[in-house]
Amino acid sequence: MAKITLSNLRHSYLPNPSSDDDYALKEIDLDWNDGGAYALLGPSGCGKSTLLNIISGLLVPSEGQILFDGANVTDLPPDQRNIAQVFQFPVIYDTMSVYDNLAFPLRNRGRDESVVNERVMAIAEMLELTEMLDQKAAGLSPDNKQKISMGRGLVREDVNVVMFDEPLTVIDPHLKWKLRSKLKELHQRVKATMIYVTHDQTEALTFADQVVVMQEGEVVQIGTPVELFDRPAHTFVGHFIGSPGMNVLTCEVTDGTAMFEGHAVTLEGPITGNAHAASTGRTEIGIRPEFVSIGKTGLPATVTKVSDVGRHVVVECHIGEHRINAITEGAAPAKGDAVHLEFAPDQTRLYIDGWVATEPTPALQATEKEG
Ligand SMILES: Nc1ncnc2c1ncn2[C@@H]1O[C@H](COP(=O)(O)OP(=O)(O)OP(=O)(O)O)[C@@H](O)[C@H]1O
Repeated sequence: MAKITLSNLRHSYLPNPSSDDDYALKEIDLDWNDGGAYALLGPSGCGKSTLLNIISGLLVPSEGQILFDGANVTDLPPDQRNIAQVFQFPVIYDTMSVYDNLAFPLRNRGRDESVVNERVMAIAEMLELTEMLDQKAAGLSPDNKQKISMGRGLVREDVNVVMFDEPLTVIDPHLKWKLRSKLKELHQRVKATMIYVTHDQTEALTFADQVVVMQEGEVVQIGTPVELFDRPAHTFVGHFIGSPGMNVLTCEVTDGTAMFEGHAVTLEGPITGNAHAASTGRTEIGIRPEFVSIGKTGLPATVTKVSDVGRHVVVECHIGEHRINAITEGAAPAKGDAVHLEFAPDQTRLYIDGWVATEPTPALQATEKEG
């Protein structure tokens, strides 16, 4: 296994790129630590496959370098990078038995049959394939075929990284959760560096210790699932992660105070972006629905929709044109009710041009906890 470094990476599919918009990957500087479980999360078209193909060597980046344990591999072809890849669709040999499929990557490299047997049996046990080792792969269900594909990716001990590219696409919804937790367990047992590419936040948050969130060719935040939820660095992260996502409300900033629909809103702490940016940039308040409460005081709003989603109720309200979601576990109001909304101050942030621009005040956080 290896530490993988992406340094000053940029990639354009155009022959003569001129502006930032011409780049599928803008500026990427990233370290993937040895043995880490990473997810690369972002919507379709944000550049995930481009990044994966650059790491595997299928694409040479327009600018920058890829280093494996400090050694420059930018110009090495895929077969010299020692990488295992699991794709959306199972890549297996239908006419071979499950055992021979799993053994293939090891036999291909001339490993001893005793080593082959030991590794195949261990991986089959982890993936619950032991019972079907003698069967031909052809007759198996799509999820079992994809498990073989995963097994082929994991069977070698000497790969630099195992990359999963949307591996659960072909899996039935009711089996997805099972394979998701299986992969997490596998990482804990195998301890290989793994990169899991997906546009699905549940898959990313279940699998990864660190999630790399991408938008329009840029990495907007890297963090643990908890960090991404607790403190989104960008409105995109707040909106993309969470169900429903963070409320993002256009506001004005006057003399360091955020004004929303004529009301002063208490923020988590002072504005750190410079005053000029606050006066000229796009200013928005970010507050997650979990921290909006419905009470007798606060911003007057009208309830426009109430959705009982099981564990809690999502109450959609409007203040003028602004839609605000609140999550409540107690009695919910009804559609059409006039209510008041309160934002938990320690969870209310200002964003300037998309980026978080407040820093928490320790005193406020302590008061909130005591209160
Ligand atoms: N071979 C190509 N030639 C030209 N443009 C490309 C090529 N491949 C990707 N792109 C463009 O580069 C950008 C990033 O695409 P990429 O496939 O890396 O995103 P993605 O996040 O993997 O999306 P998806 O999940 O849909 O595959 C997109 O604007 C896409 O249209």
